[in-house]
Parts: sequence; structure tokens; C-alpha cells
Amino acid sequence: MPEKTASVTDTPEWQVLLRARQGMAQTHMRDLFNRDPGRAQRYLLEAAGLTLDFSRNRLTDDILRALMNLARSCNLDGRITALLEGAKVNRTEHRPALHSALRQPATQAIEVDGTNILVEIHQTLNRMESLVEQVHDGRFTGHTGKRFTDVVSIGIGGSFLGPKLVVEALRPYWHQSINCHFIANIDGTDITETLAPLNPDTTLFLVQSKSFRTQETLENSLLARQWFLDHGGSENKVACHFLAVTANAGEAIRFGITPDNIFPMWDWVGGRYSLWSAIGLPIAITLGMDHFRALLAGAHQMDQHFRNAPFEQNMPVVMAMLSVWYNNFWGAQSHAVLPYDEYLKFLPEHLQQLDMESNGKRVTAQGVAVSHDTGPVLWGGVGANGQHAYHQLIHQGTRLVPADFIMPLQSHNPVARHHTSLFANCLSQARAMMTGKTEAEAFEELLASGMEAGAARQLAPHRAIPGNQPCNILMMPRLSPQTLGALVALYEHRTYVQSVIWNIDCFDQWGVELGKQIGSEILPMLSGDHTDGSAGDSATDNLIRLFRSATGA
Ligand SMILES: O=P(O)(O)OC[C@H]1O[C@H](O)[C@H](O)[C@@H](O)[C@@H]1O
Repeated sequence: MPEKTASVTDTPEWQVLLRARQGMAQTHMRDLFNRDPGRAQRYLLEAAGLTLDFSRNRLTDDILRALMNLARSCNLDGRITALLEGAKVNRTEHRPALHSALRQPATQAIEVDGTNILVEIHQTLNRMESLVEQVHDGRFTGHTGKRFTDVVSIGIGGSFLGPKLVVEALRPYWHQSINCHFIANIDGTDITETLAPLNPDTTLFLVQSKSFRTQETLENSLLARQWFLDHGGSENKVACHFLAVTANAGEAIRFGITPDNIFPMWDWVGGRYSLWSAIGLPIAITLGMDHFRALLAGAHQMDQHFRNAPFEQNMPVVMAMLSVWYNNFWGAQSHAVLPYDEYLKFLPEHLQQLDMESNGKRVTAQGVAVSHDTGPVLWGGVGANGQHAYHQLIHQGTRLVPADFIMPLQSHNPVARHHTSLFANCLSQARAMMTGKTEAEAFEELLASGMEAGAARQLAPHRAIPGNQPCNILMMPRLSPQTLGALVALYEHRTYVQSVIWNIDCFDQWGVELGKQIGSEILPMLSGDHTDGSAGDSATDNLIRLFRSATGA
């Protein structure tokens, strides 16, 4: 039987926050700003090149203190040390989660089972560097001797989303000679459309899979291999075009990858935390190793800030505790991430896996059902596009939607006055969410526009906006490898801190396994290899029949 531990909801610190929540029920953020204009200056943090303005929150100094007391009561200090120093924080898989070690200079040792892992990490980085240089200067070429022009990463989940985010976000830093593509989905369209314009002689494939057992990745890799063979390649030239990154070298070799072409991964790195490892090869090849190392350096700066800054000034801790505040005390069910930068359009997707796969849990680390909500639904998209779509719900819907605005102060593409307009949009949305517009204000506005009083009275409730929607604004001088590294590491640590408060294991993902298991049973029924069984329920059986009659299987 799982050991029973006291729930965080029973602690005095939790009760203080419950009372604080009651006390804030009638307080609007407008009042908070009116009473305390200094909050804008006070609720501003700097770390690793990022600036966080968290003044637009349902927050007072007392509540901030109470949130940090809750963090202390959960031994957050000790848990941060445990994470960064390699304790087995992934309890169900008995592993450390040492993504921070991947960006650590080799000056101090970090031991896992008696081995200093920094040695292998830096050896791997050096191997990556050598590969990148050889690809760039043409010493490592395709089988016809032509330089590589395209790299295709085949992987899914954590072996896809992080590298894709970084590669797309750092386009202004791309090495000029090479293009990068990603194949993830087991949808023929993904691979067909990606490979169609490519030249097999000048295309380098990276098979990216920690486990080397992921069906989508293995099937796509087989197909890519066949494409290479069908277009002038031969079996003995596959090694020139296929590399793998995996913690399961044995499977990769069985699959046909030459041992020399395999880069290591380790079981102490979670998939969604792995872009800093050799899973980052698409990044390193596309941007060059200097930029990859700058990305690591930015993340390392955030690690140091996370380790050393007092809680009240600790950016990941503050953001995590604000999320706990809204999630557990105000009933928020989602969290929006709104990057005001086109290059960051894949950030919400990466953070969805990071946050929702990590904190989408319903039992404590001890295996007992939680007595509180855990991770909210994370969603979002680039501003200003969202303003003309889902922001309506944030402004006038019935739900509380805390949001993070993310905005570089300088643009890589400073055309006309676009960047100023973009920043104006970001600030105006944050202000509209915070202040809203009362019905009386809406009424006055309509009268001033010349509308007759009766009509104005009728329309005013539709134009009123409650406001009081909390948001953070995260800024950086410019989106660069360093600031992006810090930004992603910030969200990694924010995720961890939440999991500490909720007492859940944020490094496993058992929930995704059942679907895979059922999928492997259904596949032969759909393809006609196994026709007389039942999937176990009539609804599934019905659609299997429908699919088979539509496809003639
Ligand atoms: O890297 P792989 O072993 O192929 O795993 C790819 C992905 O698939 C799994 O189902 C997990 O949900 C993800 O956490 C993982 O990143």
C-alpha cells in the first residue's frame, strides 16, 4: 500500500492562502495599482538576461510572502538542491533528472552511480562540434561527395518539440549552407511533403529517439531509408546519410545505424528536457556549435539563478507560485502563453509537452490520490494573431485565464514601425486584461459617441469588460541563443517547482502508455492482418469495420 503522507492542503500555510483568497475576493487589480503605484517597480525581476514584470497579478506583498512560505513548507530549497545535484527525483523510474548538468561547464563533478557524468556530456558536445564542423566545411558529405544542404530530424515528442522550437526561433542565426526539417507525425503527409523538395544526395537524416522504440519514429525512419535507397542510394551508403541519437544504442544498431553514427542519450535526461543533449543536433547543425553553446550558457545562467536567488526574487519560483495561486486558490483551469514574436510560434507547443506531460498527474509521489488540482491546460499562440481570435474569451468569457506575454524589446526584422506596433499591442492587451472597462465607462463612451441614452444603456453591458485577468510580461533585449536558453530553462524550473508543491512526480509520463498499447493491438485489425478479434468494445469495433470497408483492407 502506498505510504500516506500529509497533504499540502492541510498545512497552515495552505490555510493562510485560502483566507487570503477570501480576502481578495472583492479586490480588483485596478484597486491594487491605485493603492500602490510602486508595485510596478517592486514586482520586477531580472535573471539571465530576462526581465519579468509580474505586477499585473492578484497579488500583494503579504500574499507573495504567504506563497513563499508555502514553498518553504514543501522544502522547496532542499528539493531544488536534490534536482540540481542528481538525487533520484524521478521516483517511479528511480532516476535523477539532470537536464541542468547538460548545460553545466565541466568544472565540478556530478556523479550518477559513481560516474562523473560531466565527462561524457562534454565528450559528446565535442563530438557534436566535430560533426557540425565537418558538415559545414564539407569534410563529411553525402555518398556522392556533395555537401549536405538539408538536415532532416526524425523524432516525436521530446525528440522533436524542443529542437523544432529552437531551430525555428533562432532562424536569424542559421548557418547559411544548411536547411533544417522535421518529421514527427505518423501521417504520410508529413514525410511526403517534407521529402518532396529534397535531394537525397545532399540530405542528412538524424533519427532521434531516446528509447528507439517509438513507433512513429521507427516507421518514418524506415520510410526515409527506403526513399534514400529508391533515389540512388545503396545499403552500404546508408551510413553516410543516417545518424542516430539514442539511449538505446543496441536497438539503433539492430535498426541498421552504424555504431560510429550513434550519439548517446542518458536515462537521467527526460525526453521533454533533452534539447540540451545530442537531441539538439538539428540545432547545432543548423545554427553552428557556437550558438548551441550560447544556448546552453543561457540555460546555465538560469540554473544558477534558480539555485541561488532567494525565493521572492527567484523568477522560476515566483512564476510557479503564481500559477499555484491561480490554479489551486482561484480555480483557473488553463494558462496561456502568448509570445509577441513570430520566431517563438512553436513555444506554446514545446511548453505544452513540458508542462502538461510533466504535471498532468493525479496521484502524489507516494501513489495516493491528490486532494487538489494539478497542472492546468497550457495553450497559446503568437500575438497579435490571437487578439483577433481567442482573446475575446479572455476579455469577456467566464473563465480566469492567467497569461504570460513574452516580448523581445528589439526585433531581428525592424521594418517600418512594425515592432513598435507589436509592442503597443502587447502592452494594450495586458492593460485591457488588467483594467477592463466598467459598464458605466462603456455607457459614457457610447453617449460621447453620440448614441441615444436608451440604446447606450442596452449596449453597455455587451461592451463592458471585467478585467482583473492576471498576466506576466517577460521581456528580453533580443531573442538570441542565450536569452532563448534562459527562457526555456525558466519554464523547466517553473514546472518542477509546481510539482514540488503538488507533491507529484513531474519526470514520468505513464499516462501515454495505454494508448500506445491499445494502438499496437488495433493496428493489425485495421490492416486486415487480424480480422476475427475484437478491440474490446463495440464502439472501436464499429469504426474498425468502417475503416476497413473504406480502405478495402
Ligand atoms: O525519444 P523517444 O523515446 O522516441 O520518445 C518520444 C516521446 O514519446 C513518448 O511517448 C513520451 O510521451 C515522450 O515523453 C517522448 O518524448
